[in-house]
Amino acid sequence: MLVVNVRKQLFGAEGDFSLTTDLEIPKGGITAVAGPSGSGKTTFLRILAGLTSPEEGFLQVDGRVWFQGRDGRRPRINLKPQQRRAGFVFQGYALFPHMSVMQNLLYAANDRDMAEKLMEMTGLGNLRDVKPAQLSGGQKQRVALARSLMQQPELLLLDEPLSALDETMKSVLQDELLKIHRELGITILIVTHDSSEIFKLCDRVLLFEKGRVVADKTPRELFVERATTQKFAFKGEILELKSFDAIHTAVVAIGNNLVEVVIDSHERGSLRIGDKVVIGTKAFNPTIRRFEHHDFDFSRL
Ligand SMILES: Nc1ncnc2c1ncn2[C@@H]1O[C@H](COP(=O)(O)OP(=O)(O)OP(=O)(O)O)[C@@H](O)[C@H]1O
Repeated sequence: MLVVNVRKQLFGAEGDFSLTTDLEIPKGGITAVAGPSGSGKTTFLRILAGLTSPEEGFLQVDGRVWFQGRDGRRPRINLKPQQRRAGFVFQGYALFPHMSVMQNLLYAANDRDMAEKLMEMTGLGNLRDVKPAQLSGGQKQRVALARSLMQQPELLLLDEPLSALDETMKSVLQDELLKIHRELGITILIVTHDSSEIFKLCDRVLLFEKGRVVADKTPRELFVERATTQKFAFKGEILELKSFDAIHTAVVAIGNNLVEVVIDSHERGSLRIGDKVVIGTKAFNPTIRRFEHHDFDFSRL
């Protein structure tokens, strides 16, 4: 069990705010840390890793206190990062360029058996003597992941580890992460903005806004709160409304795609160009309705 009850003052671009958490995270799960840029996600992970100190609070992992602010006669405890058994993978790979894959792993912990095991698990077996410059992005990220596991952490902290990779490589590494999680039973926290990644990997999502956790739910609860018969629903924006005889259509931009949806005369009267709408299906036909406040807005991730 992870108990994170901390506070830290942050100096944001749009003014100061405080990162405040009061969380319990059970052992062995994969938790997504999501939220808009600047909401405190990286700082939250850095506090867990011991790379940033909170002003006050309490952080305990599996019964061991990692941080405790001074409070009355209670002494301050602040374990150094190397005392915390937390592995950390940042967005950049931060590998040592002059060292081979094997040497990069051994630098973290001088344990050749563990290095072999992790290289095997992450598909790096035949790249052990290769230097980072010769590796692809996905391979570098695998090395970073394997290296973060060398000290057998209890907690693995991943800060957008897959965001720079293409969709195919991302999917392969997500599968590897699930395999590692299954085999090592480690608790993982992963910063990600990718809803499909959250669905695939995580059993829980912490949604941060301005330093606070504004939602703490399963991916299903967060994204599909509105119970409907719709098989899918995408948020879009109306670019054009067309009428030809008695047929009306709306051209809707969904990401980089344009979709033309047939609408009825009532919708033709009420919808406007620029409206935010939700495209769904009913009996296999696309349907359109105005975006409402209780729809999950994926731009908040
Ligand atoms: N040690 C610190 N002391 C005070 N303020 C900080 C500290 N570290 C970061 N901040 C500020 O806190 C805010 C949140 O930063 P953070 O990197 O945690 O956000 P984030 O949610 O990870 O953003 P992004 O998704 O863009 O990476 C930023 O405005 C940053 O400047």
